[in-house]
Amino acid sequence: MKNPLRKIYPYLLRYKGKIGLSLLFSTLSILFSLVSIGLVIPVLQLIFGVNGSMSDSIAGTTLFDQIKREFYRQIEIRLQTTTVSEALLYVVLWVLAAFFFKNLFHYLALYVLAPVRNGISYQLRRQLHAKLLELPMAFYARRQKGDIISRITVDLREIESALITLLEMVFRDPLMIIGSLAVLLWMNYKLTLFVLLTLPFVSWVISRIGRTLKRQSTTAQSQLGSLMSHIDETITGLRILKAFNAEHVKQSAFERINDAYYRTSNRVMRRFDLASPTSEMLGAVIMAAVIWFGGRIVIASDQFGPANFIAYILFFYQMIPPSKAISRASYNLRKGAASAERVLEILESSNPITSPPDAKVITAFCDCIQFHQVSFGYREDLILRNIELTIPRGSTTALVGLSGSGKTSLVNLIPRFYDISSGCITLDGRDIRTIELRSLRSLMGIVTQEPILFNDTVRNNIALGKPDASWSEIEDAARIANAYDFICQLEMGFDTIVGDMGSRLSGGQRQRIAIARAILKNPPILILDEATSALDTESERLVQEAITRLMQNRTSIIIAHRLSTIRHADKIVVMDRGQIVETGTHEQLLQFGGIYSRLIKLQEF
Ligand SMILES: Nc1ncnc2c1ncn2[C@@H]1O[C@H](COP(=O)(O)OP(=O)(O)OP(=O)(O)O)[C@@H](O)[C@H]1O
Repeated sequence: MKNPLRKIYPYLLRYKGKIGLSLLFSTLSILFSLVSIGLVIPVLQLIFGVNGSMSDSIAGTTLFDQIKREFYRQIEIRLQTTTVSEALLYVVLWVLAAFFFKNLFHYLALYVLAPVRNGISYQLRRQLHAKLLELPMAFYARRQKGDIISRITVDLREIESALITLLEMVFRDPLMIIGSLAVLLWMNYKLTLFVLLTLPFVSWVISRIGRTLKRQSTTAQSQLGSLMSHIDETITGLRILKAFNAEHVKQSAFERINDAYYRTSNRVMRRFDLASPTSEMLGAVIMAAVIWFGGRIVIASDQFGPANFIAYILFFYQMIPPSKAISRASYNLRKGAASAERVLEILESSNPITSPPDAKVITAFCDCIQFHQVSFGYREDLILRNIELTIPRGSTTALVGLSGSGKTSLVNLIPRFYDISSGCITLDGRDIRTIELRSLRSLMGIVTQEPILFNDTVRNNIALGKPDASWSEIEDAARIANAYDFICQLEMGFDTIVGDMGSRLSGGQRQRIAIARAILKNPPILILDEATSALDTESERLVQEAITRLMQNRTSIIIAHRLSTIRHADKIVVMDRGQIVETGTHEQLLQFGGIYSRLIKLQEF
């Protein structure tokens, strides 16, 4: 399978300039790093004592040789005019300067890379959030909330670190290795060729260790997702858990997931941690071989000399950290690939509920909504079968039926929260799948059973569907929804933050804000899922009054739980196991003596 990280690479393109600059700084840093070690040779030679002219011993004609010869000549001039210790000070100051520039450029390379690092997560986070808003409801039915959150947080961090590792691995580390190798070859090619022969063996060992890491890492990430979902559920349902003394049920379920995550994380971490010691050990083995092999060369020839040999070892040592980093990088990349797969699964999920290119933008609802032989299922099995229904403009249609009979599923089809399996739903004679989706939804207002409020101000919650509404429009909507008085009594009035899901408000207050929201949007079609939770009489009266006002001059589709509220509906549709079994007015259905009249009798007692 192709590495999923490949699809993330294009995100780096936006930062070409910065990456290039960072590469330039890295190159300079590497150059100074090599120079700083090269400068150690004269230090050592001064300490060991110089035999003859240092500059004359350099025979080569390359630019590198010329610079070196000139530098040695400067030392010799100082040796002739001053003491050895002053010549030493001269060299040491050069060493210090080289180290300073090495580190300065290293920091600058990281400095320009910071916005690249954070920018990748930034872009992906933005796209993921937009995608989450776009994806259809069906996408969420199959997934855990915590798992999605962990993909946006933890997995993004893994991708970020993998990509940065990649940048270092592709540019900086190889450059360091190549630079050091070039110097090593220049210093002693025989010894260096011997070192090069060992490299394929080293990379084989490293890739073997990394092989299972990606699989284990995927498991760990999805376990972390379950963990987050669990915590989310615990906090949401805390009241019930406490009331039922069921804390231990949740705790032991949590411990099971936590244990599994702990064990997988241990395995991942152990594999990951194996990278560094393995490569260090391999480095040490090669180093030992170099010392053994090279030591004999030094003994055999007096050309190479002890100072050069020590410098050779230092140059060689320079290669170990980047080689270690490369081996570590291969693990990081595997972890990153596992995370990229999880993130791409969201980004690449297709959304079947979209408008076709030639979709019609509608601005008004004139005639009726019709269901023609509509069948629907969330999966293979059908939940709704052969639905035939006409909802004329300006009418009130009530859906009744036992719990699970399919009422909510039916109304969810009108704003295309789900698409039907067969048949057709039309609005003014036009298949709703050919209508531009936003314009279709803009005709509808929805008040759900459990009002959905966001952790924002009362004002912004009301203005959700009409963000450009004026203050007076918002206040008027609140007045019509019987919400104005209680809002004014809140600590900060319309600017009060309502808490997570509106937790700082009572059930009735939440409902009235949701109604005010629908009133402000002023849609021609209203879908109302009547609240089942009982409110106290006064609150109930205020909510009911608000609903009656909301329904005025609109086409309303109500899912009714309390039959007393829908007696005056133009049409009552009785559903049973996914089918429409009776339709008519209250009086007609009572006379018919079917399910509706039985339900009425049940509610009277
Ligand atoms: N997201 C979903 N995924 C799969 N099945 C679902 C989903 N939502 C509902 N169902 C199933 O569809 C059937 C109809 O559910 P629906 O919510 O439409 O009934 P309802 O009449 O509105 O019930 P209630 O009055 O209790 O709200 C039920 O059997 C339910 O299990």
